[in-house]
Amino acid sequence: MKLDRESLLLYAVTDRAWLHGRKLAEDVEKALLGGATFVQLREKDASFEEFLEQAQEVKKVCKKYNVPFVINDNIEVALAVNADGIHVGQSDMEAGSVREKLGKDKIIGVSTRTVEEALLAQERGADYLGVGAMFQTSTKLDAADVTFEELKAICAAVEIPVVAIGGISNHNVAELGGTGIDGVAVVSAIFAAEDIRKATSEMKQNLESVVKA
Ligand SMILES: Cc1ncc(COP(=O)(O)OP(=O)(O)O)c(N)n1
Ligand SMILES: Cc1ncsc1CCOP(=O)(O)O
Repeated sequence: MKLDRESLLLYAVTDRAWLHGRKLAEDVEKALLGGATFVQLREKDASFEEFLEQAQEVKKVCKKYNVPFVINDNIEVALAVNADGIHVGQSDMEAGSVREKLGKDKIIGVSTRTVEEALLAQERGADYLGVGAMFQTSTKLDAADVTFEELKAICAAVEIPVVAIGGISNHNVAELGGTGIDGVAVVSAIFAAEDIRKATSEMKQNLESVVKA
């Protein structure tokens, strides 16, 4: 699947911490009904079998809504379920090696926090960049802040699309206007919400004035 820049507008990153007994695929479907345009399955503590099972279920629902589905970090799981791609961080495998393993048609996203990292990831074949944390987050405890100036500089330096991540909510998303981002990636603003569909659709509306503003 070739990456379409617009599909990064509202990027939902999963977190099973908020399920309260529901199935992840159910909550992902609510986000998709609310207008999420891209989904990443992020599992930090799952066994391979558990990760695989979640991936199969979430992939099915993403396919139903024709939304790209990528796996956080785990190439074996991405290959096993034939996901649309993978998202890797700076401490994971670099984009060039990921490309060799996944082939030219898969989407590769890379986390970057500086212009230097961003240019290198682009050169090595990344299809998009995730930049953050832009605001304080309790979802990723080891996340370090990125300034708005650095985000702007990254957007101006690369040709590939950029999504901002980290602590983004319906209350602060407007602050990202004018930075040059193509979209936002969110975990808790969607998956911790009482009404996931409503929170997603509000975020989608708020994004209209933010992206490329
Ligand atoms: C879209 C997007 N951007 C950044 C990240 C963070 O990735 P990483 O730095 O590898 O950290 P973990 O998610 O693995 O904790 C992301 N997942 N998605
Ligand atoms: C995965 C990740 N990478 C940088 S911050 C972050 C967590 C984003 O979660 P939230 O949207 O709940 O702040």
